[in-house]
Amino acid sequence: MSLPGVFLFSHYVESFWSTPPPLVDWSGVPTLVLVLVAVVMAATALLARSPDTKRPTRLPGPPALPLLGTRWLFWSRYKMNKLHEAYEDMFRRYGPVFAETMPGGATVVSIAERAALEAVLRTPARRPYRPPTEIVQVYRRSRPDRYASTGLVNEQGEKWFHLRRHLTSELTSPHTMQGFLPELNSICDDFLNLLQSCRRPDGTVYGFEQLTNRMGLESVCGLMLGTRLGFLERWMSGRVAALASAVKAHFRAQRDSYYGAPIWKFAPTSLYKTFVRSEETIHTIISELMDEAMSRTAGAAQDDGMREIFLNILANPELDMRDKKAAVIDFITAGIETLANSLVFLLYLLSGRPDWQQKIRSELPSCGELRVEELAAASSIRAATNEAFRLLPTAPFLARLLEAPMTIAGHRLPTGTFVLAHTGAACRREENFWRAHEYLPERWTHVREPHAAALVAPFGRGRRMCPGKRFVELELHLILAKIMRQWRVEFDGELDIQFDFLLSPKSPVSLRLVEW
Ligand code: HEM
Repeated sequence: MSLPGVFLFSHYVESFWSTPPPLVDWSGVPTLVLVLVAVVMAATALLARSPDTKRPTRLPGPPALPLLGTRWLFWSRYKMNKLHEAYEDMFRRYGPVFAETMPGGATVVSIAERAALEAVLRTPARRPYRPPTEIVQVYRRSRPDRYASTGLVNEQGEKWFHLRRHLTSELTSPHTMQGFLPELNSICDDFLNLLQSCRRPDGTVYGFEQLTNRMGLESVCGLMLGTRLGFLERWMSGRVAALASAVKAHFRAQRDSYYGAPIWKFAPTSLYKTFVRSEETIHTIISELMDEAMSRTAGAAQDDGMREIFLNILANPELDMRDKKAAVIDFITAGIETLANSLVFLLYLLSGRPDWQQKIRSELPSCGELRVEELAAASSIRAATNEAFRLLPTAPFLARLLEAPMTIAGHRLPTGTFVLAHTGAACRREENFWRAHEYLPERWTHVREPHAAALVAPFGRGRRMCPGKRFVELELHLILAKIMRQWRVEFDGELDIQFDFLLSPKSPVSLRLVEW
């Protein structure tokens, strides 16, 4: 209650009991006054409340059921592995800004409108709050023997800032990437050899996505652990296969824990057990790989560009050993599928543009190691990858909690509102891009309006942006260049895409690599 409210109320009560009985019957008046005072007090209290606690003004959105909120939609009308289509449908039904209700009653606001997205993503937060994945948080907090925190991806505030500062500076530095380029060239060559050995006589490669996954594993582990691990050898070891399938299960369990019934929060359901198994498999295998990498590093020269990141993380006295291990795990799990899916999407989209493939080839030297300057000079490569990220990003939306109240599309959203910024959906809207649904790399070399380039955010925005961006761009450009020098890519029909917490190609994917 506000101070004037308390004062008024106590003054009234005191005078009511101390005054003698009136000559006239005023008996109805005290009640009336009491009601009026109560109204004034309630209004004063409401106005005095901090704006942070106000709920968003009523936004359009699907109808919410008691206890279940709007989650029932994902168990009836929509399929969980087609969530991207579910959101497209909801944007059609409710417009570019709508609200869902979580089972606990909290509101999640989805945005695909340009001005609103730009406002949310431009906010210059020092410690941006990205809602953590609860199942990871719950599990890691239950294992203090293994985890000192919930890790860089899920941590918040000062703890996140500390991890980010000590874990990512090497990864984001152009110098580190320059040093890693010779090794990356050799990893890409091994990937091409693997593709060659898996090609049928007509050029078809079955299960292409599994090979890109192995490429993701080899390059991200190489980058993080500073050593080659043999994921690109023709016959994959059991350990490699186990790690790859644990990473897939890990993402799927996160998706199901978020969009499915939240029973795992109250009992160890099979979903929770699957998640724990995948986390433990990943932890065990990566711990072994780290130990092997450490013993190899101990006997080797220390000036190799490839070992820089790993050694610096290991040597950092500011970090708990458990955080170092969790960081390597998080980097590897965050990097493998994202990279592999992006490569499949890129080649699939390019298969519809043989002319652009020819253009890429014409901009490259015909043989030899590729240097950064040669890649930078091939503008068609950058255009092809930018356009693939615009049309088919593996991370189609970004999650944030608003750090200040914001008015979006005429609706006031209070601090703390959970927002899903659907950059992927916004990039496919005609008001934001010319012929928005088509794969047109030329839009990046000769701009045609509308062209809302700022909406293309495959690696996120602001201080929580993906620290792997520089590495991924270098790697995708390099692989694409090497593939285009050797083959043209063909694909029959349409790629089936599903939502595994990331957009992923439905396996198995077959495409043809045909000699020029
Ligand atoms: C095509 C590949 C990749 C894509 C599309 C991608 C995309 C993303 C996105 C969208 C985010 C969230 C950013 C935000 O909230 O603003 C993110 C975060 C992150 N990514 Fe990536 N990523 C990729 C590869 C990688 C690689 C290779 C690594 C590690 C070597 C990595 C490590 C991380 C980490 C640690 C975070 C959490 C950062 C933080 O919260 O501070 N990612 N990534």
